[in-house]
Amino acid sequence: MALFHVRMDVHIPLDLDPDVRAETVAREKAYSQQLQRAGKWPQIWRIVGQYSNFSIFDVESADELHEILFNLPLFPYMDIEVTPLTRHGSDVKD
Ligand SMILES: O=C(O)C[C@H]1C=CC(=O)O1
Repeated sequence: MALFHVRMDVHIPLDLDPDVRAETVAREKAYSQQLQRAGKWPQIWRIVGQYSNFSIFDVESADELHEILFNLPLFPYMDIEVTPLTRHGSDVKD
């Protein structure tokens, strides 16, 4: 198991065809929700005031995360920053 913190900043071009935009955003939502239900994407938070999110991914490996991110329908329009996480030595949870 490997946990990653991911920031996604979305920059859809203003001149993208509105139908293509709507269809891509709908596919992104379905893809994201499928991964959330599967437990791979346990948290997603909107960053207030921005078309951006902070997410936590719970995956087997960096390779799996890369595959997930690379297949995001909005991937061509995103800047993505990935931070690997490990347990803090002071964490009281087991
Ligand atoms: O809206 C976003 O933050 C981008 C992306 C991530 C999940 C989703 O449904 O859209």
